[in-house]
Amino acid sequence: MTKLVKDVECMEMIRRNLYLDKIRPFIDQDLIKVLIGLRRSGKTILLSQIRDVLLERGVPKENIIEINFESRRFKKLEDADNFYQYVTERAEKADGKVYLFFDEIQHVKEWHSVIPSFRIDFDCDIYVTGSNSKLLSGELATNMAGRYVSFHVYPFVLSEIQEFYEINELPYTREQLFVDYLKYGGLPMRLVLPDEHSVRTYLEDVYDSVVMKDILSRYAIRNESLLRKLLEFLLDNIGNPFSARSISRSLLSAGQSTTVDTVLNYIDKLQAGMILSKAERYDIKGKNILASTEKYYAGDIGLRNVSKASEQIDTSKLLENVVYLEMLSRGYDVKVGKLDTQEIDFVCYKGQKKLYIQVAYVLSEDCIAREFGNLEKIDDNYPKYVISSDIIDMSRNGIVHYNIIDFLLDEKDI
Ligand SMILES: Nc1ncnc2c1ncn2[C@@H]1O[C@H](COP(=O)(O)OP(=O)(O)OP(=O)(O)O)[C@@H](O)[C@H]1O
Repeated sequence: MTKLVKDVECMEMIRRNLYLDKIRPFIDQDLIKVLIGLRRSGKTILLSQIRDVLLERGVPKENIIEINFESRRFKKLEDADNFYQYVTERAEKADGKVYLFFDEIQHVKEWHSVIPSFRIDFDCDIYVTGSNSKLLSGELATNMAGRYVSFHVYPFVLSEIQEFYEINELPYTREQLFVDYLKYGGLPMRLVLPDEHSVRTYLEDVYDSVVMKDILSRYAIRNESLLRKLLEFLLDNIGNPFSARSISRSLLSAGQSTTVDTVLNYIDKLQAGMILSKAERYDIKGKNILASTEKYYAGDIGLRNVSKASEQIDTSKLLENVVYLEMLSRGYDVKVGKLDTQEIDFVCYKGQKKLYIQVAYVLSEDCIAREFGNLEKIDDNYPKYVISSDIIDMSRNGIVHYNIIDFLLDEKDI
């Protein structure tokens, strides 16, 4: 691991073009911009980058109202009426359109009814962030329907890490970046910490004192030990197909008593905290979602590795997790595929686009037959890919093979 110590100012100069370019066309559009992402994935910095764009465009500072609900300073504003009054008073003092930035909005009770009313009551452009994947689900979505556009912010992918090294003129080899990524994941802050020990301490702290603490307090979880064991179990078994029934059986045999309903409930909360991500199972022939089994992946590889999950993880599963996160951050909806009795690792959708991916660590003779063979059985013309750590191009029969580092760093356009 390269030793790095950079000051925060320097870090903040890094542009996450991936997101800023996506958000830019919506600036000044009459839609609430909602940024959702795992804790510490970089949402606040993204807000400050949007604010910089506004300042560059000549928006006066007084017309930008920022509230970070993580700060105790704004504790009183968690009450919807106080919040409404504070923002309205400030907006009235400004001359012309105001820009509202609300960080970690889920702290405000009834935020989903207050925010749309700002839009009605004065001329404004609104940006909010939240670290709960359910921020816009259910009732909230109904309240805000048609009035917002959401962006999911993921931890850095490998190409962004490479960009970080290039901007800071740090020496790197692609292989070293990749090896570090498999160990420490993509939370941006880990890139500026000076050594392995501080990176591990940072990740442990985010895992325990930030993500787990959030979930425990947000949902008043009664059985903390079960929640932790369940998460460790799923992080230990990323990429394996499970049902709530099979998970509760495994926990029972490890001495942790539970019920299927509790498992389902707790998994839901872990997903809401985005430490865990569920990939639904899609029947390629039947073209429907199979409700009974799904796979789980870590929201960040570094957080997986500092959990108490086993260090002895199957590398191909880790690579699957990497490809899964990469495709999500490229804007795909990612499912795991089933074709009769065979598995297809990923079926990915974006608008009209659809493609299939198999991931393997090393393509041995057996593996080639299996990975390519499974894709060959799919009876359609959508693009099909095999991704592995092999360097030699093994593309065949219209199925494209990519080396994983090339796929991640050259942003092979799939
Ligand atoms: N684009 C970036 N370039 C460099 N460093 C970054 C970038 N984005 C975030 N960071 C660093 O990562 C850390 C976490 O970022 P940030 O506070 O923006 O995350 P967040 O998603 O808002 O976190 P939380 O949900 O916990 O409030 C910060 O210390 C920040 O300096």
